[in-house]
Amino acid sequence: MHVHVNAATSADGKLASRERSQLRISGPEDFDRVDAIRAESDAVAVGVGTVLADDPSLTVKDEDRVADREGDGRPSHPARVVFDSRGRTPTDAALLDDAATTYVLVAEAAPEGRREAFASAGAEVVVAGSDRVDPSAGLDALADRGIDRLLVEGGGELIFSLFEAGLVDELTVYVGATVVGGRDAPTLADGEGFVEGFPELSLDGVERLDDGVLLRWAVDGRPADE
Ligand SMILES: NC(=O)C1=CN([C@@H]2O[C@H](COP(=O)(O)OP(=O)(O)OC[C@H]3O[C@@H](n4cnc5c(N)ncnc54)[C@H](O)[C@@H]3O)[C@@H](O)[C@H]2O)C=CC1
Ligand SMILES: Nc1nc(O)c(N)c(N[C@@H]2O[C@H](COP(=O)(O)O)[C@@H](O)[C@H]2O)n1
Repeated sequence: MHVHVNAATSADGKLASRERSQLRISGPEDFDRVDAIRAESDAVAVGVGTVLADDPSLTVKDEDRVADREGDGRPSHPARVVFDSRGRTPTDAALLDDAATTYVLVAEAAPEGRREAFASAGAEVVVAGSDRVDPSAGLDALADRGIDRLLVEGGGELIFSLFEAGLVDELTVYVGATVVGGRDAPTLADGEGFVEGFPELSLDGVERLDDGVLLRWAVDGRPADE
């Protein structure tokens, strides 16, 4: 599986303000670029923190791209994936609608009632890990379901955890022309943070988009994309 992490940060590396409500850092050119990556992906993943903050739909917005997918015999939209150890996704969350398949990755610790609620809402519940969703087991389960290209949009807890598990192949970061600040504001990679064994990146491209800059990185030591 090819794992592509994409997110937008402020010039000081924040994904959102300390209030964690959705912040539009990208401009129209960058949102269109992300829409194109979604259209090429088999699934789009977020952590439950992002679901609670943003209530995203994670669908492809451009109708021509949707039509192209359908013409290729693919589902209209990529599948949605939520990393949700304890089953905190609200059952009226936008990504539980019937626009696309949704996988809710939970840990064994997730209450049975929550798992049943997701199944009733039409999602497929996948148990991966005991106390917290185990990223490797979760991605293996997605690969078993035919997911070869996974786009991860955030947030910072999930992104760190995927880097920590050595699962990220490609990183694109749009750095927008704003400063957010705040020690409690989420950053691109939160979690415990590294003190050694820092992932090393190779710069693949730099591009001006809107009033910001897009940085493309390959993650060293990962197999070449097939
Ligand atoms: N600017 C951007 O491009 C984006 C910004 N955001 C922002 O990020 C913020 C949310 O980020 P976070 O609070 O970091 O939440 P997050 O979206 O990374 O979710 C973290 C939660 O996911 C669950 N989880 C399950 N398995 C996990 C695992 N293996 N590793 C990590 N988490 C796991 C845990 O309950 C954890 O609390 C929001 O403010 C949102 O608006 C989110 C996506 C993109
Ligand atoms: N690329 C990008 N730039 C920003 O400025 C953003 N705020 C985000 N947020 C991500 O997009 C999701 C919303 O998706 P829908 O429009 O609901 O399909 C949001 O949850 C973040 O993952 N991304």
